[in-house]
Amino acid sequence: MLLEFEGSNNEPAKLSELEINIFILEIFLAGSETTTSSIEWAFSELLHNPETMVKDTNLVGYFIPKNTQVFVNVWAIGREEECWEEPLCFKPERFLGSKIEYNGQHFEFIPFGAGRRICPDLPLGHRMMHFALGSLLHEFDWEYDFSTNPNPIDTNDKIGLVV
Ligand code: HEM
Repeated sequence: MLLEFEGSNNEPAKLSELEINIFILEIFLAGSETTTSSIEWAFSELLHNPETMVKDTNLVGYFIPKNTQVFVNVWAIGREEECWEEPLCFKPERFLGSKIEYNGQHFEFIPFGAGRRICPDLPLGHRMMHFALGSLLHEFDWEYDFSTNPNPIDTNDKIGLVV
C-alpha cells in the first residue's frame, strides 16, 4: 500500500521518508506492545488474586457451579407480567414510543438472543421481516373468513421445525 505513495520521476512522493518511518513504527508498536503488556499485567493481577480465577460464579444471588449449562427461558420472559402489560394480548402498539429494543440490550425482549452468541441474522432478519410483512399488509386487505371456518385460528404453540 505504501508503494502507492512513493514518488516517481514525474510525481513527488505523497509521504516523506520520515512519515513512512513513523507510520511503520506506530503500526508495530500499536500492534505488539499494547496487547502483550495488557496480557502481562492481566496475568500479574490474576496471580496476585487467585480467587478471581475460580470457575464457579454468583449471578444476581444465584450460585452457579462450574460447567453448569444455563438456559434462558425466553418464553417465560415474554409472558412476565412485571415487564409486559397483558402479556398474552396481541398489542403491537405496545412498542410504539417504547425504548425497548430487540438488539440484545433489553433483556425483557430478546427474540434474537443476546451477548456473544446473539443471532448473526439480526440485521438482515429485521429488514426481511419489515419488508415482507409491510409489503403484504400494504398491498392487500386481509380478513379471516369466519363463514367458512367459524373456529378461531389455532394459536397453540409447540416445539418444532417448519421445513
Ligand atoms: C426472525 C428470524 C430469526 C430469529 C428470531 C432468530 C433468533 C435466534 C436466536 C434466539 C438465536 C440464539 C441466540 C443466543 O443464543 O443468544 C439465534 C442464533 C443463530 N441464528 Fe438466528 N434467528 C432468526 C433468523 C436466522 C437466520 C435467517 C439465520 C441464517 C441465515 C440465522 C442464523 C443463526 C445462527 C448461525 C445462530 C447461532 C449463533 C451462535 O450460536 O453463535 N438466524 N437466532
